[in-house]
Amino acid sequence: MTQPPRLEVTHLAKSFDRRRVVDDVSLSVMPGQVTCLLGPSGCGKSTTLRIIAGVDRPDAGRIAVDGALICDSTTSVPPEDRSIGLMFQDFALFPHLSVAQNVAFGLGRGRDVAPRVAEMLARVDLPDYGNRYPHELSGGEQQRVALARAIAPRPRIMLMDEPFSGLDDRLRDEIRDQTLDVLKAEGTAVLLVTHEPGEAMRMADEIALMRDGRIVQRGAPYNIYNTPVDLAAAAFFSDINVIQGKVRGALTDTPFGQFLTPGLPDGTLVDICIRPQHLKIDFDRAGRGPSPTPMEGSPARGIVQRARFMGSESLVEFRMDHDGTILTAKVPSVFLPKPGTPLWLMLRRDRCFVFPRA
Ligand SMILES: Nc1ncnc2c1ncn2[C@@H]1O[C@H](COP(=O)(O)OP(=O)(O)OP(=O)(O)O)[C@@H](O)[C@H]1O
Repeated sequence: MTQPPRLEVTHLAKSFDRRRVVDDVSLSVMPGQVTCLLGPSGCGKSTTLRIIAGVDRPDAGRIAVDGALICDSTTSVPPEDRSIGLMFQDFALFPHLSVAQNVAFGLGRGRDVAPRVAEMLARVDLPDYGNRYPHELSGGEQQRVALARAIAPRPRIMLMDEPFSGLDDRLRDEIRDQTLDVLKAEGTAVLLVTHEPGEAMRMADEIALMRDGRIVQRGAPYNIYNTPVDLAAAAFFSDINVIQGKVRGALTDTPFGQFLTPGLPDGTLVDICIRPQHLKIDFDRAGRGPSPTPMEGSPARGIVQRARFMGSESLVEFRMDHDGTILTAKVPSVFLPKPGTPLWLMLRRDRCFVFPRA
């Protein structure tokens, strides 16, 4: 028999003041897997998490843990009996309790408490910190103690709401990686809420992209990045260039050549989208560009408006001759042509997304 998901949420809905903030949300997380609920501020991520934690009741939907129902229209297992750990941005350790007492907080009493506390502190690389107090710790250390405290009772599921946003950039990456290692080693299923695509790409086995209360796409980070469902999904992960065209006979004409657009009726407006790193730049040869290729179509000319060095790459902005629109190319290393320089752009066709205009 196949194993049921550790966490399974189906058709969850919740309204506040008759406004749907969670709208038919379904998702599942397997043991040891991290799913990131990713979306802009206000799209309903935290409300979804609160319903799963049992703090809020849904208007509709069903939640099961390891196949056992914990919440539907008639059932609601109390939060403390759901085997769910929580970690939020304001992870507030108890200031009057030592580190060891903080970690022991959810463990009750018994002979196995002290060894479990020691095991957890070792796991977060703070083996000798048991007798210290929270005010004696750095932000990163406090976060690691909070992680140890949250997973000490062996929750089957961990819900995390922007848990790293209070940390500075460098520390954040380190703590993220360590947190992942610990959660994977414990086999905990993790649902992590974030509005940062980079965090989701770094941490998730699966991303559930949320917008206006709905999950608009679910998949592995690679798939979500490379096969977005629409322009907004593509643009959530990076700047995006949009080239407009119109369908004629299953083809869309653009200054970069024709694109196949089967199934779309004549006259449909189409957005051809491409990330800045997938534009190719070539030199002007006395007013002519490079020859067209099957992989990159035809070149189109633009005039450099601005070029900026970003550290590991350069960003170059072009005003295109054909319609005056601005396209941005990202080039590895240093490439800083002067404003006013004519250059030719080509599109890596395998990296273009084609969407009918919404
Ligand atoms: N208790 C409440 N009463 C009324 N409206 C609420 C309540 N809780 C949340 N909302 C509204 O529901 C919407 C979704 O809020 P939620 O906190 O779930 O979004 P979010 O995606 O987590 O955003 P953020 O990242 O900013 O926290 C928001 O418009 C918010 O104002």
